Amino acid sequence: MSTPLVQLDQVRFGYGDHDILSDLSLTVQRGQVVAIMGGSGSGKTTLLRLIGGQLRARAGRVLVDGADVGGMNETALYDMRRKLGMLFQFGALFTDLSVFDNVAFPLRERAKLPESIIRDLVLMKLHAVGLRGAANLMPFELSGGMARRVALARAIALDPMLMLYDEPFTGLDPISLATIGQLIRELNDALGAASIVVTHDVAESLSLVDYVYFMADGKVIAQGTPDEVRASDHPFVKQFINGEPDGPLPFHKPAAPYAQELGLEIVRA
Ligand SMILES: Nc1ncnc2c1ncn2[C@@H]1O[C@H](COP(=O)(O)OP(=O)(O)OP(=O)(O)O)[C@@H](O)[C@H]1O
Repeated sequence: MSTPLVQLDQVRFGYGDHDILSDLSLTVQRGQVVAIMGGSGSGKTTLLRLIGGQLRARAGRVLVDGADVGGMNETALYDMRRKLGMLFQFGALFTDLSVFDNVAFPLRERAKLPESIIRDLVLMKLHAVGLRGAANLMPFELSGGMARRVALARAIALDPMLMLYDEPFTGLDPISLATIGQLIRELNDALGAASIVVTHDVAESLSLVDYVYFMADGKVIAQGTPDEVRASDHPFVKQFINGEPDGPLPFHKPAAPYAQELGLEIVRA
């Protein structure tokens, strides 16, 4: 098999004294769309920031296209990020720029191209997300789903080899959600890229991805294709798939005994 596009090898990372990731290993091949699932605070966004080089691993290796992100200098990081596209839940559009200028922004900033070519590229990207007709609108004139699609067109402006999505479905109505899901798959395949999707949306992601990693306790605790995940007996995976509020992932964050915190005296008979 060819070199994976992304490989994490026994990665350890924490903020301050506390390790969030202790022994995280995973692989993403070219052409794949991979979902990352895990409880709140399990380190999914942190994982994306390690891949994007905003954070550096304390131990282990983060390889993108065979190069160690942790060892890159500023120039190498800049070049690597040029090949990444990111779509974050709160990755807002520039409110004072039109839809067209939002999508043109990375092209103008990172690629020295004549305006006529920028125009063709912007219209092509907007066409790909079905919004060529919205080129002249301002962000406040868009619905939430349309705004997410424009942000997606902006993220693919430079034809990335790797797309990183952080909760791309959050806050969308069911139709917009399905549209974004379909676009994630189609754009990945059209670009010949790979995509990593951090999501809580089990139903949508199982219908579109090739592989799923479940994270807990700082590492990957389960993984598989959507069919393997659906058939899994793993208690954590079952809790996720069935949307059960309590299970291996506890409903309650560990806390002092409730009665003690309320200042109640326990009187035993
Ligand atoms: N800049 C930071 N400084 C200190 N702690 C942080 C920082 N960013 C995140 N954390 C902590 O690291 C842990 C992992 O955060 P992260 O955002 O990666 O989790 P997540 O799995 O993406 O969570 P969610 O699904 O809730 O978005 C959390 O406990 C969070 O409070």
